[in-house]
Amino acid sequence: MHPTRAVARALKRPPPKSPRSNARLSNTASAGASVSSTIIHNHQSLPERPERPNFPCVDAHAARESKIRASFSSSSSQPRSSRFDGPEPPYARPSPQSYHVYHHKSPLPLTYADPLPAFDIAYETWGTLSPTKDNAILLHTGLSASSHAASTPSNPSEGWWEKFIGPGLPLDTDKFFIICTNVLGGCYGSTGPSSIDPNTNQPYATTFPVLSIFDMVKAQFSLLDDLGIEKLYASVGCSMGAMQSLAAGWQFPKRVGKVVSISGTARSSPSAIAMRFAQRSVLMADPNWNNGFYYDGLPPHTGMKLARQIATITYRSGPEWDLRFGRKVRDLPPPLASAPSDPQHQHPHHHQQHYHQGTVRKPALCPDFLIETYLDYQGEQFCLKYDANSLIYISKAMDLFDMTLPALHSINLKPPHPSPPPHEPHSHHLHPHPQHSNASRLPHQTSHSKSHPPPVNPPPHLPSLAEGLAPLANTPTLILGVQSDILFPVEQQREVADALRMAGNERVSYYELGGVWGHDTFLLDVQNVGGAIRGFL
Ligand SMILES: CC(=O)SCCNC(=O)CCNC(=O)[C@H](O)C(C)(C)COP(=O)(O)OP(=O)(O)OC[C@H]1O[C@@H](n2cnc3c(N)ncnc32)[C@H](O)[C@@H]1OP(=O)(O)O
Repeated sequence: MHPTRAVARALKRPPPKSPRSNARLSNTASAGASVSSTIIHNHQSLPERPERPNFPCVDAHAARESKIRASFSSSSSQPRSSRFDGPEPPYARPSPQSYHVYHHKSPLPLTYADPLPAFDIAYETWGTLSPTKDNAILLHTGLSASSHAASTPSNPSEGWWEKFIGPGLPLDTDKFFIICTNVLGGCYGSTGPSSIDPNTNQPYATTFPVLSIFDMVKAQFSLLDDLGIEKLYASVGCSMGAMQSLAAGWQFPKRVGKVVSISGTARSSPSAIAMRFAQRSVLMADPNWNNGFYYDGLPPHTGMKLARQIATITYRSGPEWDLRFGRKVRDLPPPLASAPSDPQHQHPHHHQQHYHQGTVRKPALCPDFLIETYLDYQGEQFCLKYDANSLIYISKAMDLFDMTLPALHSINLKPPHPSPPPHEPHSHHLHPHPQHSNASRLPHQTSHSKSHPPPVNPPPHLPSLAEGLAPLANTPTLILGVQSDILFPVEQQREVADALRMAGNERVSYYELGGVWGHDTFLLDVQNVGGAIRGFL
């Protein structure tokens, strides 16, 4: 590019037209001075530039940044732990009083790193442990949830599975003793990157070891040991919790009576890894992330907000957003005087049509469509509630999860022997047969257990997944998926069910739900998800 043009472009000015000035500029020795004089000359001849536009979303973000900075610096005299000991979701507001903490004093061997010298696991319980301790259900959370799955006397705020846990509910506290933990690596009371490393008395930050799903489960079983629970009635989990649930049944086949895996997988897919990678990338590109060492300053809230926006896209579905938001935009001006009684104007699409015909609604570059304001809001809500490093570590653990036999061998995991086959028919009074349960009458159910057709085009890894899942061959297992889930699609649910059957498991219950809620169906569809669980348990 001609040097004059380059400089002019950099200064956002048109290049000089005078051949004389071009000639002068070709003399490199005097180029700098000549460029300035030429530009000053051109500037004087140009009309005033219009004022730069304002962007309310950018201003709001800057204002929020200053507010967060002020709140963090005003609390800088407090010990770090009281400023950032797990940002709190509004539904949980955890505090050391509202959950129990199990402290494990001896080292925990890890899959990818040296043992963790000691660790804490935060947990909450619902229901009563039977005298024989045979009615415990371990509930595993999704990526970012706390142990607060349902309200408790010490924390009456709603939990993330409030409608699933309680007397007569799918996880029936009249029968079962439910235990939910904050996962190892998390930030709601369990040891994670924001916890203090006893060796340095500083937060671990990114010196925290990379974790596997298997490590998380091992930590949970240390808690069970401490509670004297030898065998779980069931291991139940959704999303990442479903991975843990399978891993629990796999690692401890004799200690897990039944496995429930909802919207999970036994082998993270490249597309799910891609979506999580994009989240980690925006997070790690936030200068406040500072290689993970941000606990003394401002957390990477912008990266967290953007990561949550991406995550939210994977948690719901396009069809839901079509129904929920359509192409509606926010802050529609009031209907025109000539049209208030026109019923068409009560519908947002018709508003748009109207403005195309009359006054054109000025599009905004800031969030304008309701789907944009929704994502913006979701990101905003989340960005200070969860520790960024926890998100990175746990999301990585999900990527690494692969129960095909070669992958298990590659991390030196030897499949244990399956539990002995259960007696038929089931004798326990808590075991209604799935086919006679509520779940078998679910409106969206498309396939079930033995009626599930064999795969037409099985994925090439299916045989090695079946070999890997062999320890679960005798464990009754419920696999439930949702057709609109783009994060853990139904193909993955089918492959887990198929692999378990190939491994010889004759007690696989399989449900596939319709509906538009995507991956978050497990949080929203109490009737169908809850019905399937109730029937299976
Ligand atoms: C990968 C894993 O392992 S697990 C991943 C699991 N998924 C998640 O973590 C997502 C968690 N999702 C949630 O917590 C949701 O709030 C749910 C599922 C509990 C409830 O979902 P919904 O009832 O559909 O509510 P949703 O959160 O989508 O929207 C409601 C909120 O958005 C706001 N909102 C809705 N539409 C808009 C919009 N167009 N613009 C701005 N805000 C909006 C509402 O005002 C409401 O705000 P409030 O929560 O402050 O009252």
